Amino acid sequence: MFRIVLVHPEIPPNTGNVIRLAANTGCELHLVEPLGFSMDDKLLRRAGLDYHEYAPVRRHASWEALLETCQPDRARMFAMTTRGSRPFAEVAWQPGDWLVFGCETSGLPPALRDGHFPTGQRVRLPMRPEQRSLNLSNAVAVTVFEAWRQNGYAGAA
Ligand SMILES: C[S@@+](CC[C@H](N)C(=O)[O-])C[C@H]1O[C@@H](n2cnc3c(N)ncnc32)[C@H](O)[C@@H]1O
Repeated sequence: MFRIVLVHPEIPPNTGNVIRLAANTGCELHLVEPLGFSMDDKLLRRAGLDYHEYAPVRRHASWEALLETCQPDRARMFAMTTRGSRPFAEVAWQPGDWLVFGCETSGLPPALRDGHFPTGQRVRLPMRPEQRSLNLSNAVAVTVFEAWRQNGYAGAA
């Protein structure tokens, strides 16, 4: 089981897709406020709310609140960022790892990315040259499936 963290997500269908992905893959989902939508949003419900009961979704008032509440192993937290230098397939992902994603328009706040994650924990998905970024929910899906693949798809039917 992996932990997905979305920091300040803005677009309801992306978060809805991630709720559904979390349910399908057995991940825990953490949302760091402020969110760009209400959890009652129709688009969010359409994309993912049916899966809510199966995917634990925890909300945190801030990044600091998440750290305080969850007391994560900081060595196993990874910032997923287009500015990362470590290729994602080179990380030996472990159950319980924290996969931290930024918001759709601006990514992870630079102070959080650079202040809380050593270089080796800033991870990048490969892209063709000149491309800016992947869609948030696609980036989450690709990362979770690589991590899960490395762990033998534990828990899959
Ligand atoms: C739409 S992107 C954000 C775009 C933003 N302008 C940036 O450059 O970070 C939303 C999130 O998806 C993840 N993401 C997208 N493409 C990525 C990549 N190539 N490598 C790692 N993470 C990526 C990151 O967590 C990013 O914060």
